[in-house]
Amino acid sequence: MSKRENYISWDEYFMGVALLSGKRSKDPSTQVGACIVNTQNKIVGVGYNGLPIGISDDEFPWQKQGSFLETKYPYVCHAELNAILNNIGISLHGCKIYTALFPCNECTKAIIQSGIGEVIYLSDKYATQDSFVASKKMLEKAGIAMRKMEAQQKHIALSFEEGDV
Ligand SMILES: Nc1ccn([C@H]2C[C@H](O)[C@@H](COP(=O)(O)O)O2)c(=O)n1
Ligand SMILES: [Zn+2]
Repeated sequence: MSKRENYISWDEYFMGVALLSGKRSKDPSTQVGACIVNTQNKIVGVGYNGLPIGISDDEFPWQKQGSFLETKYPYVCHAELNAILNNIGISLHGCKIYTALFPCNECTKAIIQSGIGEVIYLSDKYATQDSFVASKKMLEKAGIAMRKMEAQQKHIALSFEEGDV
């Protein structure tokens, strides 16, 4: 029997882990996941957008509109920052971060400070917002590579049916 040919690429694997991680998010509008990978293609951190530890998902707002303090925005910890903070306790120097959504300016500062060398994203849907324009400016100046992921396989299905393994 010869080798299976339609296995997923490293990019698809790591972005897949980021997307699966985003499935844990309680944000009703936008679920973001991130996955950090070292130079040996080992996963060293994952995260998704959610409230900080100890803050109840049910007691804080998830809305987008209204006065700032009544929206989710001041409280949610972004996927990329969570992935950095959840790392396995190593230097992230030279690592890559896979994120479903292009990083905001706050996460970008953390990405730069942690030594991550490349940002791979799927969506850049907020590209015209100031925060994301600022991110690109900083990433460019800091010499951090950015690329939009082009997946060969647009959909990957997972089954938890034991008979499917
Ligand atoms: N790169 C990003 C961008 C956004 N997020 C989080 C922050 C919010 O929970 C949500 C965006 O909400 P929306 O304004 O689309 O309703 O996604 C992130 O984790 N990483
Ligand atoms: Zn962010």
